[in-house]
Formats: sequence, structure tokens, C-alpha cells
Amino acid sequence: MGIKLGILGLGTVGTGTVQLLQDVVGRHPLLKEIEIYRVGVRSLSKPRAVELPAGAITTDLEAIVNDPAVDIVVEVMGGLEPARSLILQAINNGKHVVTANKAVIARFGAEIFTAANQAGVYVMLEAAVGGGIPVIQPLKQSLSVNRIQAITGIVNGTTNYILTRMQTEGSDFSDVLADAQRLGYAEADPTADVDGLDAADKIAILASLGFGGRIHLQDVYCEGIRQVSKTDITYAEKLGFVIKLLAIAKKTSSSPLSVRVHPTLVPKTHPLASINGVNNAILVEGEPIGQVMFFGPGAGAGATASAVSSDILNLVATLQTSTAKPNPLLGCGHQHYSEIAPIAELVTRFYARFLTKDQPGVIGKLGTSFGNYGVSLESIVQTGFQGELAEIVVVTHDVKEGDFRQALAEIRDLPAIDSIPSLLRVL
Ligand SMILES: NC(=O)C1=CN([C@@H]2O[C@H](COP(=O)(O)OP(=O)(O)OC[C@H]3O[C@@H](n4cnc5c(N)ncnc54)[C@H](OP(=O)(O)O)[C@@H]3O)[C@@H](O)[C@H]2O)C=CC1
Ligand SMILES: N[C@@H](CC=O)C(=O)O
Ligand code: NA
Repeated sequence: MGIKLGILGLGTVGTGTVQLLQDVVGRHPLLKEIEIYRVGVRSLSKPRAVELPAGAITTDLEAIVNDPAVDIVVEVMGGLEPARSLILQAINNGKHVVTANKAVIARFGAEIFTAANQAGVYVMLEAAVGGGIPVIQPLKQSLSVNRIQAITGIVNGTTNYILTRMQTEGSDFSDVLADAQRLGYAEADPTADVDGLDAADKIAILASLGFGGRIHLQDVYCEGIRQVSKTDITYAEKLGFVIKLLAIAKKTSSSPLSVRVHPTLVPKTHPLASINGVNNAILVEGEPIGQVMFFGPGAGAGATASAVSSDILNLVATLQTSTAKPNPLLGCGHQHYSEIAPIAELVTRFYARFLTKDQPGVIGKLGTSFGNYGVSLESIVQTGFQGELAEIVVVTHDVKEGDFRQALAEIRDLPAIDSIPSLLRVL
């Protein structure tokens, strides 16, 4: 008897998944046990790139999650509602769930995993972070004996694609975003990508797995890439950096977990600096393993279908070998929420770009204000002019973010300062 799938959504990821499952030669033999039984969509009149059995496609998604014949529900429709309710309904009906929906998991993970544990089913989410890159299962299983110290990732394909093309071709942000949408990388509402929200959802999930506690999404500090300009990309390049949207979860023995997303100057020698285009990479640091980096395509139909299908395969194997006891390496056992450090406590280097009146002694005044708050400078560059205004770029040594912000507040009030167009953290 085959394992029956109810797939919710037949867009980029749903179509890629159906294509993979319909073309099983040379893949794992268990895939032959899978039957694409029902597929839920919004519009029946849309042309589809795949052929489905007669009557399989429907707009009644509730009927799919309530159908007793469906063994596994694959949620690849996106959005918060009705995705959340349909997942919960499927769970309450005793069905295992595979989802690519990081937005739902990052916000409603506690509710969903509690329901899944009560119902004795699994919710699998490999596609939700890093697209095709295996990172969820490695964190849950292969690396789970390690004490995780830091997870640093490029986890949004759309913004990495945009930043790469801005850097290599000098392209404009909006033109490149349109390409990312056309290629199926971007979210239905691309502000989730551009403003860092998608990366925040993903690092919340990774931090939860790596550090063993649930994460309140509102504790994740988040900045997107809108303020990254070609000027900053050029300065960064000259200083030996590339600009990447990094998602970071880090804990030290002396401070609580810090979870954040922001554009970051990454030294060109760092392994994350060479991750370009739609690719993602997640660098995990732990004891005793040291550093492990996962790299690969972070979005797109085929890559994401690979992750979704591997989760389906895992569940098929589970269903076929079912024991009464749940497998703790597939389920989620977190009960508490992690304490998250406020961003003002972060200790990091900064890059800042100032536009100043071209007066003698401006650099000295900047230095004095920085000195007042214990900010020491690693480098100062004064290279350009923008009209009448001189452009000064500084990179600091490690400083507490709160102290740096106080220095900036003082600097903003200096008569010689016109504006501070850019402020970026440095890895
Ligand atoms: N695209 C990517 O590279 C990746 C996406 N993801 C995640 O996968 C999920 C799906 O993304 P993607 O495939 O790009 O999205 P698409 O917008 O391409 O597809 C969404 C699909 O869901 C259907 N759908 C959406 N809302 C409803 C609804 N209310 N009722 C019925 N059907 C609905 C749509 O139907 P219709 O076709 O009729 O419009 C469509 O088939 C999202 O959670 C996304 O974050 C994760 C990793 C990578
Ligand atoms: N919009 C997302 C899709 C994958 O999660 C991205 O660009 O990474
Ligand atoms: Na993944």
C-alpha cells in the first residue's frame, strides 16, 4: 500500500516537489511508495507545469487535511493563515506534516510542536531554512551531541542574489529584485526578504534547534538591506570586505544568546564572503566539533523540492517501521524560551560613513566624541566628496553597541556633521 500525500500548494516549491516525486528513477527506492493523492490550490484555471491524476487537484484545502486517506500533509502554500490552521488540523487528525513555511514555524512553532507531540506525529521543516541545504536534520541529529556556540548564516537567497549582483555588476536594487522574483526566489511579498524578516524567521528556527530553547520572534533584532548603497559596497571592497545579510545566533559563557539579522561587512578571507547569488551557507561552531559549514542553493524549485522530498522520505520510512514510541531526534522537545540579549549589549566592530562640512579638524572632533564613549578606531578613510560635503568612513575596534550609539548621538549634534548615511556592523 502506498503512502498518500496531500499537498497544499502547487507554486514554485509544490510544482518542484511534484516533479521530483514523479521522476523517481535513480533516486531512493522508497520514493516509489509515495502517491500524490490530493493537491490544493487557489485557482483551478491556472496552467500547471505538471500532470496530476484526475480529480487530485482541488481548491478545498480543508477537505485534504480532513481526508482520512491522507497520510502526510505537505504544506507548501506559504503565508500565515490558512497555513497555520491547516497544519494544526492535519496534526489533530493524526497526520504527519512537512512544511517549507518558516514564517508559520517561527511564529507558531510552540503551538504546532506541542500539538504534534500530543498527537504523536512529526512536523518536518528541512525546506524552511537554507532551501535545499540539509541543515535542520544535521542540527537535530548529526550535530546534536555538540555544545553549539554560534550559528552564522547567509539564509536568504533573494537578498544574497541582490547584494551579489549589486557588487559584481553595480546593478540597481529594484532591477535585481524583479529578477529574483521572476526566478521564484522571493517570497510572495518580497518585503519579507528585503527587510530581513525571512532571515529572522530562519535564524529563530536555527537558534531554537542549536541552543535548545524556543525563541520569541520579537527578541530577534532585524535590519534588512534597503539601506545598503553602491557607495558602501565600494568602500567595503576597498577596505577588504564584502557586504552580506548575515543571520547570527551566538552565545558566550559570559552573555546570554544574541539572535540578530543585519547587513554586515564580512572580511574577504572569511568563508561566508565567497557565498554568492542565490546560494546560502550556514557556519555552525560547536564543541567539540569546531567549525562546520553547510553550503548550497537557498531557494528555487528544484533545491527546495529536494529538502521537502527528503522530509517526506523520512516520514515514509517512519510510517513503514512505526513503533509506539516517538523518535526524539525527529520531534521537538523544547519547553522553555531562551533569554535573548538586547542589541545594545552586543559587542561588535562597526563601519560608519559620515558626510561632513569640509572644515579643518573634523576628523579630530569625530575622534574626541568616539573617545568620550570608549570607541577606538581601527581605520579612518577620507576619500571622497559628495558635492560640497566630505565623506569620511571609519571602522571601529570591538565596542558595545550601546556605547557606540551614544557616541553617534553626540557626533550627530556636531555642527561640522551633515549626516550619517550608513552604519553597518563588521564581522
Ligand atoms: N520559493 C522558494 O525558493 C522557497 C520557498 N519556501 C517556502 O515555501 C512556501 C511556498 O513558496 P512558493 O512555492 O515560492 O510559493 P508560490 O506563491 O509559488 O506558491 C504558493 C502555492 O500555494 C497556493 N496557495 C497559496 N495560498 C492559498 C490559499 N489560501 N488557498 C489555496 N491555495 C493557496 C497557490 O495556489 P495557486 O497556484 O492557485 O495560486 C500556489 O500554488 C512558502 O512558505 C515559502 O516561504 C521555502 C524555501 C524556498
Ligand atoms: N524567499 C526565500 C525563499 C527560501 O526560503 C529566500 O529568498 O531565501
Ligand atoms: Na534546508
